[in-house]
Amino acid sequence: MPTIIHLDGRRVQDPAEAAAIIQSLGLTVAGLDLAAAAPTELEPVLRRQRLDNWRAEAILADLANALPPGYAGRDVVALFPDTDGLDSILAAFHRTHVHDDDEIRLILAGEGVFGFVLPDGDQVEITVVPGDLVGVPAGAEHWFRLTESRTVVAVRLFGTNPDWRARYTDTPIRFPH
Ligand SMILES: CSCCC(=O)/C(O)=C/O
Repeated sequence: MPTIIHLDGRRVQDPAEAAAIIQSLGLTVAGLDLAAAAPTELEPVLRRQRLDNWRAEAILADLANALPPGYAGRDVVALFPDTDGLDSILAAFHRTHVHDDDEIRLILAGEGVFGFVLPDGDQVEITVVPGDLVGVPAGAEHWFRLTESRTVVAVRLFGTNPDWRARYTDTPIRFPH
């Protein structure tokens, strides 16, 4: 179960509370055994902190049996401290937005934080680490940010769109960061 943090910094410890939050957001949260499904192509990406297109394809092929079927688009996003344009990429993620598609994220390396606006207007942040698979339903208002390591490698599946598309809602993010 990924770590869920409330606006006041309280970490959700009670599995029933975590399950209620996840259910209210319509999220799918699962843990994948990356050691079993591990992409053989990931190590050079981490070492060189760079992802080539052909290697992204190899990673996706490696994981083919572990990924849910029925998604039209997919990619591998790899962000490292030296990634070209990292700050503008992160600025696009760190604004409240929705997607018109159901989308899946599988974290392969590094870590990140998804923030969500709950139906009652409250907000939570959920830290995701390697092996975490998160399904974000169409219309769920959220944002994404990196942690101090500024590193994440993740597979993204898009329901009907070929690539990442966001509609910004710009609800103010109330977390102090
Ligand atoms: C870890 S995936 C990168 C962020 C992303 O794809 C997304 O949809 C943010 O809202």
